[in-house]
Amino acid sequence: MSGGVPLDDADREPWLDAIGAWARGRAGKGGVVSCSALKRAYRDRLRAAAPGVVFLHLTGSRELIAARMAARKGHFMTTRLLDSQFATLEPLEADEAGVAVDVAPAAAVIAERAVAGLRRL
Ligand SMILES: Nc1ncnc2c1ncn2[C@@H]1O[C@H](COP(=O)(O)OP(=O)(O)OP(=O)(O)O)[C@@H](O)[C@H]1O
Ligand SMILES: O=C(O)[C@H](O)[C@@H](O)[C@H](O)[C@H](O)CO
Repeated sequence: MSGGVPLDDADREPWLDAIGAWARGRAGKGGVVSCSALKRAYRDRLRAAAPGVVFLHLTGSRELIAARMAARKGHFMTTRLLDSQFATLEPLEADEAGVAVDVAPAAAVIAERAVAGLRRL
């Protein structure tokens, strides 16, 4: 990724399985993990490992996310990869337990909306 080459399904598998195993171990205890889980199939894989898992999709426009990425220092991911990330993204579908929250407002507002949305599930 630091060289501008996007990951593929095979690259992501071990990462998704590590997250799925962790989430399974948290059953009944709770926990939060961040993961791009861009495709429906990736989320299916996570749900298969950890059936109670719910998703919080942080949504934003390409322009806003590109501007924030460009402003951060020392991160491995270049903004060159953003188009492939959006091309790969499959948003949450109606039958998936989860909520989408816009990342444009201040972090405290995002957190408030996330908590409210997750409580309603
Ligand atoms: N609500 C916000 N308002 C303003 N700036 C924000 C907000 N959320 C994040 N940022 C800024 O956007 C940039 C990217 O955010 P952050 O690194 O948290 O994203 P991320 O998705 O966790 O990144 P990655 O997973 O690629 O490491 C950072 O510079 C961060 O300070
Ligand atoms: O599956 C992927 O392509 C990666 O996980 C990316 O989504 C980034 O690593 C993530 O955005 C954090 O920078």
